[in-house]
Amino acid sequence: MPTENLTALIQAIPKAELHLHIEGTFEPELIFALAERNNIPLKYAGVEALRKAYEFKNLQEFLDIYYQGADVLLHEQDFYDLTMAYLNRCRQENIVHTELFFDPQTHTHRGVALKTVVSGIQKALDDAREQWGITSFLIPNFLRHLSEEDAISTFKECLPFRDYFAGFGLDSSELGHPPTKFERVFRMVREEGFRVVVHAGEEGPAQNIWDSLNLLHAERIDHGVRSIDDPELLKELAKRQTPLTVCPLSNLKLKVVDDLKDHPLKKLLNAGIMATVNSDDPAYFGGYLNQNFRETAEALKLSKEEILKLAKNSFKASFLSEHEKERWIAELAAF
Ligand code: HPA
Ligand SMILES: [Zn+2]
Repeated sequence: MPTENLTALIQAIPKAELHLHIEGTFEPELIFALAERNNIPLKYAGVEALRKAYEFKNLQEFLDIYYQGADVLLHEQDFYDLTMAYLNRCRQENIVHTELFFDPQTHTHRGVALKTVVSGIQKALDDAREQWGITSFLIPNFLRHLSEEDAISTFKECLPFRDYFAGFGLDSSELGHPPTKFERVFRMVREEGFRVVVHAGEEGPAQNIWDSLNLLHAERIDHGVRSIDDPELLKELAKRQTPLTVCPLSNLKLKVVDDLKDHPLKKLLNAGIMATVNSDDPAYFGGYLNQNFRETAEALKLSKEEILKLAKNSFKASFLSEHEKERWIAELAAF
């Protein structure tokens, strides 16, 4: 497909985003504006110097800088502004539904109350729904580099806000912190009736995906690209139709793949897997959702049908009701 047509198609089709960390949408300009508003000194001279630091050799190098950025978020208004900036982006990119992650521990461990975080994010989500019809779910993630006890106490802290949350997830450093470490907390999550999503098979081995499915009962795997190493796992994922929320530009920036041309997305689709495209931490990885679609479509020479399939999968894999899923899938049929 010619590039202009591809760009126009990607822009025009309704899409859902299912793997997006709200703290990862924090653009350097907003980091500096909020640092000034909150009187917090930053160790970078300015926006350009901060952007220049975004060269990562692996996930951990990214996480170290990403948690620093979040340090300037203090007040409800800060969380509102951060979330609203992303939702504006959704409006521009025709993202009609989004399921956002946030990391409660990143904030509560700095002394910011969970209520401040949740109220700020939720007010922005409510405003975007009212003003632009964008629907959303919020999914707290536990930080896997911290202990399971910490995850359990965080989960208990979240329960008074339970109506705001669709499910719980697991993120941060995958190497050295396998899913087996979090069996108890995810049993509690399920017993309280929440959905389960888990980051697995990003840097870690395919075994982490098996364990997320079988021990944590994950309904969706975030990333999951290392499944490409394990033919039995590919068969199982295809059989169960377990969605993978794939993030191509994230994988490139964190050197999970050396070149987008080597990205396994197309092979995953060909293996019958319910893969979706997402932006993960777009302020850090060089592109929001449509750019992920565009660059991947070009590098892997995706067809129009494959692009439409990815958009369709984004709704199928979402936590929307069957009725809402069908409504969007019917709209996609017009393209
Ligand atoms: O892609 C990710 N992986 C693990 N932890 C994260 N926290 C934000 N983004 C990520
Ligand atoms: Zn992620």
